[in-house]
Amino acid sequence: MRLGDLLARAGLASGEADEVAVTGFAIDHRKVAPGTVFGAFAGGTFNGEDFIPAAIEAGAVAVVARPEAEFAGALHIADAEPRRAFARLAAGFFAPVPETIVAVTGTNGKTSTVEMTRQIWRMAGERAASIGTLGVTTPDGSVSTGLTTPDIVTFLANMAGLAREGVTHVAYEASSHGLDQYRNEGLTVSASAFTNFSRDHLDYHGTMENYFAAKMRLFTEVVAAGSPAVIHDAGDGSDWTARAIRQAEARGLKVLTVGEGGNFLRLISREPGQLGQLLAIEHEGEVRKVNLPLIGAYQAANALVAAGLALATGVAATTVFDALGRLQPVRGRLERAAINQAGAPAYVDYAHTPDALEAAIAALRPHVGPGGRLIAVFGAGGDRDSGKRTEMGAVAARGADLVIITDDNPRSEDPAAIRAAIMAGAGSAARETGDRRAAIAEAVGEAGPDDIVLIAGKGHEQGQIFGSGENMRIEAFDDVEVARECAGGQSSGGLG
Ligand SMILES: CC(=O)N[C@H]1[C@@H](OP(=O)(O)OP(=O)(O)OC[C@H]2O[C@@H](n3ccc(=O)[nH]c3=O)[C@H](O)[C@@H]2O)O[C@H](CO)[C@@H](O)[C@@H]1O[C@H](C)C(=O)N[C@@H](C)C(=O)N[C@H](CCC(=O)O)C(=O)O
Ligand SMILES: Nc1ncnc2c1ncn2[C@@H]1O[C@H](COP(=O)(O)OP(=O)(O)OP(=O)(O)O)[C@@H](O)[C@H]1O
Ligand SMILES: N[C@H](CCC[C@H](N)C(=O)O)C(=O)O
Ligand SMILES: [Mg+2]
Repeated sequence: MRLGDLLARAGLASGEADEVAVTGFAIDHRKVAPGTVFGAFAGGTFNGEDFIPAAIEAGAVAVVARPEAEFAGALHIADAEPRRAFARLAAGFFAPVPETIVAVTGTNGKTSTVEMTRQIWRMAGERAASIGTLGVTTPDGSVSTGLTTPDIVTFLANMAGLAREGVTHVAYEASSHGLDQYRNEGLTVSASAFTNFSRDHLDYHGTMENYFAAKMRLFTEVVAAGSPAVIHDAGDGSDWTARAIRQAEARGLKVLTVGEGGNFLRLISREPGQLGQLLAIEHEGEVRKVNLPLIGAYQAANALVAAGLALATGVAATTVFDALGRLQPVRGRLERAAINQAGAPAYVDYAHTPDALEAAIAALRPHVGPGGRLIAVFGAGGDRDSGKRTEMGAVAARGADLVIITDDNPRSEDPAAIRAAIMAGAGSAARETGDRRAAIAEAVGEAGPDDIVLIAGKGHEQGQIFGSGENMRIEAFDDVEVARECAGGQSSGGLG
């Protein structure tokens, strides 16, 4: 492919680049081959500009870098925001891509929503895929990528690969890190969604304002002009929701609100049942009843956002509402992992923020038997937003009857210090058992017939991470498997 054509397509100045042949794109100098365009970005650990000479040595024909960067031997594609310029340029190379691509952002519920959107499309007969924390899920299976939003080259290559496999519809998860680092854009995003906004990732963004601004890039820059934006409105007067709506409107997007406060899909009522919930939803003046086979207000919220995206991308209303009644559980999200000898169920959930923990506890509360207890086991990740720990402790102490604080990916931090921060919020009634297996054994072991156990924080994760950098080690650990072992090897045998 000619560099001049790629530059013209991306709206970047071309000049002497016209005839240069491009064979690929890389942001890591170790992946540069002859004919590659190298993206040199300043990161949290390294400055990519330091690797420009090595990239040119390896055959880079052009380098996207800040105007200040100085080097010789390859074309300098200068841009004050090199990550964005690189994304636009690379997007021309990785083509074609699936024709319907939608993106989901928000603090909690992204993974669930992209997965549900994929399921609805599939039930509507489309070849659909999702990309996010659970990896890339296609009609043929699932492959893990490690990060929620992979780097831009992987992201675009995945999209082109999916198109080659015949996938026409993709829902992807746009994390705030990904948005801030221009890790997933450049291609046409024909609809988007915003689930909710609450505290997380302040280690990276510093302030809630910066964190929100990163999320809003989805609406203000990433999506196609005039495209539909599905926004969850819980009807609680949230200022963040109102601001998201204003930002989407200011860009000229077609705002579709869903939820208790929604006007596109209005949740009129929600009646929790044993294994699911009955929803009454108003759409275009008509009230539809849906038996959603998933528990918890938060799963209903995500299902509505997914339904909004499916409708916004042309699926017929009858098909969408029918599909909601047949949604499969999302891995590690209120997954019923086991039932102990006394008959108490243990649920595994990925709640790792104060708001999510509150939502997971609220989801299970109606299922606690009379006089029974909700027993919550959780920790908080090391090298991540430390301020959320005390808040998580407080939320659990308020909502659960027994709180057991344990470890969750301590990474480079002292696990005891992380637990102490959670304990500070949870109060003296909470217990502390560092070893996660022992903590789960304790909870599952003492749960009585009317109790419910919530094991939060790791969801689908398959390992416990200790240390960082060269000293990082991952020990195999699966909350679902451990809960089953502690319950005496019995699986739940039912819906989650
Ligand atoms: C804080 C963060 O998001 N870091 C990510 C980011 O790193 P960075 O840009 O700071 O990169 P860096 O390591 O400082 O290097 C700078 C540049 O030099 C290049 N380099 C570096 C070394 C070298 O030898 N040669 C070389 O060319 C790098 O490719 C990079 O372009 O870009 C890298 C490449 O895309 C990511 O691997 C890395 O994720 C790290 C591992 C990470 O843990 N990220 C987490 C926090 C994250 O992104 N999480 C969110 C989930 C959020 C959620 O779901 O709630 C996610 O989207 O996954
Ligand atoms: N709509 C929601 N409102 C509140 N909490 C939610 C909502 N959806 C999910 N959660 C909580 O957040 C957890 C993670 O859900 P999910 O994986 O779908 O979110 P995510 O946004 O992809 O998270 P991450 O940022 O880690 O990728 C769930 O297990 C649940 O506890
Ligand atoms: N994507 C989230 C996952 C957190 C899950 C929790 N188990 C942890 O390790 O903190 C993050 O990187 O903050
Ligand atoms: Mg996710």
